[in-house]
Amino acid sequence: MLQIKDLAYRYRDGQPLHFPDWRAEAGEHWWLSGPSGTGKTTLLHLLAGLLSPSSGAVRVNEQTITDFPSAARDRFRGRHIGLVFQRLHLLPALTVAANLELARYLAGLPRDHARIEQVLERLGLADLAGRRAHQLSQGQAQRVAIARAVVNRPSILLADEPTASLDDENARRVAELLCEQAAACRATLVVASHDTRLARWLPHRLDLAEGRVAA
Ligand SMILES: Nc1ncnc2c1ncn2[C@@H]1O[C@H](COP(=O)(O)OP(=O)(O)OP(=O)(O)O)[C@@H](O)[C@H]1O
Repeated sequence: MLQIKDLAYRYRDGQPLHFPDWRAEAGEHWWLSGPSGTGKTTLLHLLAGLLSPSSGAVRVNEQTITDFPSAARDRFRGRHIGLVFQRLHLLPALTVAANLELARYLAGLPRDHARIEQVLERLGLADLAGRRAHQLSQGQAQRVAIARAVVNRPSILLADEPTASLDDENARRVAELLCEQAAACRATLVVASHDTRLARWLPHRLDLAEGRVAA
């Protein structure tokens, strides 16, 4: 589960961003919507513990991660939260498999080749395991980013604009992969996006423009 309460964040020199109280249960698929600048990316970063709020709390699996010291929050994120960033952030000089191994290492988890092979297989990436990330097409890199986000079997899966600039066929593929992978981990999935095509796959909606939750 994922919960926010009285959450606000203020960038230096910016207006404070206030987020509506909200709770999402294990296995639910959420669409985080709202026009540009309403704070979707900021909220994902707060949920992942990459930013500390100015006030309020983020709870994940009944633990208040905003109370954790930063090293503990980093460890918690590695084990429990998968993130697909807008700019993917793969390590370009590492192979596809090494990018996934690194995600396990940073979370303090033991090596597990079988798990990495399984995830690459499921995402149609088995043939690319030894390819360096900078040699991938954009679509392949995006699937690797999803593979890296799920390799540690997260209970929360967050994705930032994963279908922006994709045609209908590729947008469908990415949406289905995210939903399938979230379901396989029984993770709460939260996808931040302007893309109305996603509504089909994401039955719950938190709209930041209106500060409201729609089932
Ligand atoms: N690093 C930063 N420093 C200062 N202000 C920032 C920073 N990042 C974002 N902001 C501001 O915070 C607000 C929310 O930004 P955020 O990127 O979270 O919105 P968003 O809804 O994800 O937008 P988009 O849909 O365009 O990606 C905006 O007004 C933005 O200008």
